[in-house]
Amino acid sequence: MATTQSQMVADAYTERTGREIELVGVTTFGDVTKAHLAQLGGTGVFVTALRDKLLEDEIDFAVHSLKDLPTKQDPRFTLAAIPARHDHRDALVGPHKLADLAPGARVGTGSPRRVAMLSALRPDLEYVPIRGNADTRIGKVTSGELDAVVLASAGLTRIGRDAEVAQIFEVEELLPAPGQGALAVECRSDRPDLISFLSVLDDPRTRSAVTAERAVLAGLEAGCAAPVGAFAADDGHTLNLTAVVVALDGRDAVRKSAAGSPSEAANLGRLLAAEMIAEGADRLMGEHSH
Ligand SMILES: NCc1[nH]cc(CCC(=O)O)c1CC(=O)O
Repeated sequence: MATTQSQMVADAYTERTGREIELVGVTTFGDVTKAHLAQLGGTGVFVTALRDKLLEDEIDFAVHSLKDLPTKQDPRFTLAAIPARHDHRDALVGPHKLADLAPGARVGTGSPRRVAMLSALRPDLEYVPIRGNADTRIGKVTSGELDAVVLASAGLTRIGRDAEVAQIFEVEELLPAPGQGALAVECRSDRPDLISFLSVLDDPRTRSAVTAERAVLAGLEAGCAAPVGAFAADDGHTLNLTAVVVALDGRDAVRKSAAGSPSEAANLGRLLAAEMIAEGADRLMGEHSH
């Protein structure tokens, strides 16, 4: 997935600038650890190794999945481009749709957000924590160990496994993780030449949308392991944002929407987070908040 998405950015860059790019593969802690990401929290397990390579000057820029990027800013790095987002939604992989799974069916996902929201839809299913790359996860369905797994639709498309998708969840059913489906092109802040070159890849509407989504996460002081969903869309005039915090058992939730100017994306997200906290979002996040 990482190679494909980096190649996509490299191709777009070459097409726009005529400059060739050499891909450098970097294995991150998130790729190799067997620990559950929910326990590791928002420590940037997919990000740190790439940032180290930037600091060592071994690479000029890095391509991340935006949703893996911690919301805490590091002044040494600049998000030089956020390309146009791919599908933001979550997908169910397996032979049946969620409504058609038998009671007690085993659904694999390591994400507290997905467990919480799926539990609201189907409290009678068993949610099984899993890890490993997408192919490994889908393999557990093929082998019969699980009845279905939930993965980001964008990632499935990147690895060419769309055909096994039974259902794509609309945001009304399952609100995606902040930044899901978007990529982040990051370089060192002391490279203004590169920042300016990379800016051709930036999609302003995606940038304002994910800025608002990430501001919700930051405002809630929540990490990627918190049961928080957020999705925003910028139509060029108005930014519409919806966010939710769900109790892990799916029985309680604080869900709110707001609209504002795309130029005020960060404020919109922060304000929505403050309203959600006032309505008890903190209490729902419990021990998963950080
Ligand atoms: N946490 C791992 C991760 N980071 C980004 C994606 C998918 C691609 C994306 O959201 O851009 C995934 C896998 C998944 O959630 O299915």
